[in-house]
Amino acid sequence: MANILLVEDDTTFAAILENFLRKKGFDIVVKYSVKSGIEALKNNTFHLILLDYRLGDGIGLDVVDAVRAEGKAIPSIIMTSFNDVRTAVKAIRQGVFDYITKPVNPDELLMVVNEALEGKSAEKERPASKARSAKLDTPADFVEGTSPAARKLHEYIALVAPTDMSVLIRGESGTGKEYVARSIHRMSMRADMPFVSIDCGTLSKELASSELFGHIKGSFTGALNDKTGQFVEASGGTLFLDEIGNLSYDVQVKLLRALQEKVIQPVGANKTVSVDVRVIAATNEDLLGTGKFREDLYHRINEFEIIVPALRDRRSDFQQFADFFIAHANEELGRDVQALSDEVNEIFQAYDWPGNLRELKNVIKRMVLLSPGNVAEVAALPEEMVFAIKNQGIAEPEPSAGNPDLRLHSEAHERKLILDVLQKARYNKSKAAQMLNIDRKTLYNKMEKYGIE
Ligand SMILES: Nc1ncnc2c1ncn2[C@@H]1O[C@H](COP(=O)(O)OP(=O)(O)OP(=O)(O)O)[C@@H](O)[C@H]1O
Repeated sequence: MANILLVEDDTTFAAILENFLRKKGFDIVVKYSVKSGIEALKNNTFHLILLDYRLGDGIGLDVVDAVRAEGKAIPSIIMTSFNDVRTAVKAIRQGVFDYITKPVNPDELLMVVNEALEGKSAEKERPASKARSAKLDTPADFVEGTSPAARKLHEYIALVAPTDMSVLIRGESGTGKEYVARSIHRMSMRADMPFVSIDCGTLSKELASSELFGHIKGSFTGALNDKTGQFVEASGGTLFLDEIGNLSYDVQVKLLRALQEKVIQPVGANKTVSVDVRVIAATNEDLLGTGKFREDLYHRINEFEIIVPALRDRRSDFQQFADFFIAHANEELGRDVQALSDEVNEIFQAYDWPGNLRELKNVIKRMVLLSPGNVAEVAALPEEMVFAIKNQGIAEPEPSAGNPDLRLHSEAHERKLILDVLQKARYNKSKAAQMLNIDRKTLYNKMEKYGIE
């Protein structure tokens, strides 16, 4: 039976989750702070960690870091408020399995927990799986898009793929950088050789060298056997280094040597090994701007640069992506959602999708899971997303500073305050009224007056 560590500082919510998961047959250990969560890790074996994003003495990611520092690999799920989605999406790059937004929907939680335990990461069901393309009645493998940005992207992919150049793929989190790397590999002369993907964000400092270049038995504590590194695993093929900015300085030096001289030296070995590997790297930061990335390595990696557009910059591809993710979610969850309601479409259009394709995929999967019928309604969207969008579009124009009308100024201020408090109260109107020190009826009247939905 799977053993889950839950770290959540809201005791009531923690008790509800504990109860729910126990009923579903899981063993749960509940901790209320980062410190006690890390402590619990030392004395127990967990199969999964469920973390609140904001905790009293830190953030959930601190626990993830501690797990990694111990060289353990336990999948973790972050529970976050909708306002932290941007950060949560980033967290995935730091080794978090998935995130779900609060208020947590039990069915969604169960789905993500089971996926994490099965090791079935969204990231593992890669678009280009050959088995899928063989079946005619299954949804397409990926979306290419027809927007000008998509056309340019695919033009560049086709251009660089057959060469042996190193490629640096840049783009915001979740835009499909790994998909681009796989496309390049698939269209290259190395297509029949391995494609090995490493997320440098999840490598611990101590183990990164051995992971990439291998090690010799006994070269450090814990090196019980010889280990083949990923460079050798990728021989003849392509090595994809995601989030390359996370590699430490000394690993960068070794990587530069591997690229320049085409040799690697396993940790503890006194001989070098020749390697024939094409390296494709990805990042969502300005590598040179961080001051932590070697310039010589940067230029070596960046023989060709591809920038993957953000979802908001390829709006005309949006519908295709939405249809694609709906079809996949239907297939996976046994649902039959055929369309999104007009209201959902409007919200999707107004939203800026900071987590890009990954966020769209997650939001759609949640909607499909929660939609019993053919049309996905707004009720299946995260409440705070609906709230944020509905109220951003109808913001009352702030009276200009030169306008002395005191009533207009105080109304604009009041409206903003109500919106902020509603958001803080996670949309719970009784709680918001309490925080504002007015009764519910007055709050409703004011919401109506200011067009807050
Ligand atoms: N062209 C595409 N068609 C369909 N799905 C896609 C496409 N590109 C990416 N995806 C899906 O979007 C999600 C994010 O893609 P991917 O992991 O490649 O992004 P990324 O930019 O590498 O993210 P990160 O910056 O977090 O590493 C994945 O679930 C992937 O399957």
